[in-house]
Amino acid sequence: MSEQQQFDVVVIGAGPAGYHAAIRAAQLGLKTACIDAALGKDGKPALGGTCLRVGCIPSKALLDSSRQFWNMGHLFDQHGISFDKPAIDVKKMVARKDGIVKQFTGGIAALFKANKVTPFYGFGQLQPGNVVKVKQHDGSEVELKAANVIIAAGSDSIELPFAKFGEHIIDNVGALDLQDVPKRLGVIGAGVIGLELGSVWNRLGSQVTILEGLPNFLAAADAEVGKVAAREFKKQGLDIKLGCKVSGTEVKKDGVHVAYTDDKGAAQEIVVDKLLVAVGRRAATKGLLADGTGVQLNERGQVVVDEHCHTGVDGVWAVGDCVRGPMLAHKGFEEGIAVAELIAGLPGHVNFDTIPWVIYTEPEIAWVGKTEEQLKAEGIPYKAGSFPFAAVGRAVAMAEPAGFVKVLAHAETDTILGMHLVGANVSELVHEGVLAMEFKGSADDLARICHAHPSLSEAVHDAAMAVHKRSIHKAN
Ligand SMILES: Cc1cc2nc3c(=O)[nH]c(=O)nc-3n(C[C@H](O)[C@H](O)[C@H](O)COP(=O)(O)OP(=O)(O)OC[C@H]3O[C@@H](n4cnc5c(N)ncnc54)[C@H](O)[C@@H]3O)c2cc1C
Ligand SMILES: NC(=O)c1ccc[n+]([C@@H]2O[C@H](COP(=O)([O-])OP(=O)(O)OC[C@H]3O[C@@H](n4cnc5c(N)ncnc54)[C@H](O)[C@@H]3O)[C@@H](O)[C@H]2O)c1
Repeated sequence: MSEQQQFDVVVIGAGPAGYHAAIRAAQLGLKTACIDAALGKDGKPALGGTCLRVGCIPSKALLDSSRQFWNMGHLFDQHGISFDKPAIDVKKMVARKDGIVKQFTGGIAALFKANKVTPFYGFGQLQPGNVVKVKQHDGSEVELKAANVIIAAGSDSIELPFAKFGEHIIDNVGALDLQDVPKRLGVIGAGVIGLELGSVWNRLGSQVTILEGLPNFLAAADAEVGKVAAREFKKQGLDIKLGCKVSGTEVKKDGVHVAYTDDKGAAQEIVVDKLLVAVGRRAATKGLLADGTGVQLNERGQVVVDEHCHTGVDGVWAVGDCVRGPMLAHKGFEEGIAVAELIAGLPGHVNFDTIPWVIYTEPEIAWVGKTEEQLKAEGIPYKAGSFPFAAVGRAVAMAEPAGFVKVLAHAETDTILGMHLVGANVSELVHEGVLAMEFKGSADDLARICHAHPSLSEAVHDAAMAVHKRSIHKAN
């Protein structure tokens, strides 16, 4: 019989959703524990989940390193800067990324300490009656009982049956840890991971081929944004093949042979040194629930919850990647906080209509709200105003004129329904749209707000003005 400890709240998983839930619950005076099974590269427990260990943060570190390298070869000359041939020390670049990961995963441990969240390191399984059994890394077991359990188990990469992960066929974990630039990199899936990590290695000199199953590029994004992004990626040398059905892989002496049928139905093959499989992620709920908990999983393995992240079982909640909705760290942040506040009797709430999306490629892609295609399909009358960065002084001064901002507003009420951006630093600019939509702002409101000159945000301003055909810096 293992020892039992009592808490007000027990959180399973210390990724973005779980650590936000745990810290907020503790801030609200609830005695809180948080369990995480993950180990870092050094074999020691590492908090922070996919995001901090092998996701958002390490990918952005490598995106930034590779961007600096790419700019040396492709942008500096325009500024009149010359130097001997640029060189990259991949091991040093990856070590810098590892240092950042260590700093941030260690930061969560420090935040737990400061907020009096008790960490448990091991695998947690929910038992009936709001008890969580933890199999700790040293082999010992402990039982935690709580009035409220928050499941925040996150997600894992999907493995294709004909492309088993190994030394040459890798997922995000492997692609963030390559010690040399592969001469040829194949990617299955032109989604967010495929584009971001494909960009990293392309910028460093890999010949990158991306095989995408769907006939449309970036089907979730606004079609115009997808078109501009595809054009820019092509210029950078990313070879994106759409409408491909990959049927098999074989690791041979000369590389990984990837067999696929192209968009015309013809059998094709590519041979690559590494193959990154990035075809989506699935909820990490295997082994999470003992028999008889009453918590339901759907056909995709996600924990079934209502709009308040409640599972329907008294005192059991679930948040983040392991439930419905976009698999984004900030969506998990908001759900974690909302659930902690609901448990404490406060009005916790997440607005799913204003969750921003960002793809950290070059140019960056970002959006919030509905696309033109969605508005048309839903029969919602709208007006669109757009403005190109090529007409924004700051973007041209930075030598980054690609892309545009588009504002979509209701044709009758003028309420902003969506904002779509592709260009430099749009990961920051999209928040003008988020804020305006949260406050139920109109295109006219945005058009009447003073924006600093010269700044990239002027594209947002002019796009809002263009909704009513009164853009100053372009013909309406
Ligand atoms: C390469 C990559 C780049 C990404 N970049 C971005 C980005 O730029 N922006 C963005 O918003 N999102 C990004 N994401 C997605 C983001 O990482 C996830 O949406 C986010 O991490 C989900 O948070 P979570 O807390 O739900 O789950 P996770 O981060 O997956 O954390 C879950 C944690 O729970 C632990 N766990 C699971 N089951 C148990 C158990 N039974 N017992 C104990 N512990 C358990 C796991 O070990 C893990 O540490 C990226 C993902 C990847 C793979
Ligand atoms: N910047 C960010 O916010 C960020 C970055 C990385 C990851 N993420 C999150 O991680 C999740 C997973 O990323 P991802 O890129 O693996 O998934 P994704 O859903 O973004 O993209 C997967 C792509 O693979 C394609 N695909 C699926 N099966 C295929 C097959 N058999 N053959 C060819 N193509 C196939 C899909 O059509 C899709 O385009 C994302 O949905 C996102 O939520 C976010």
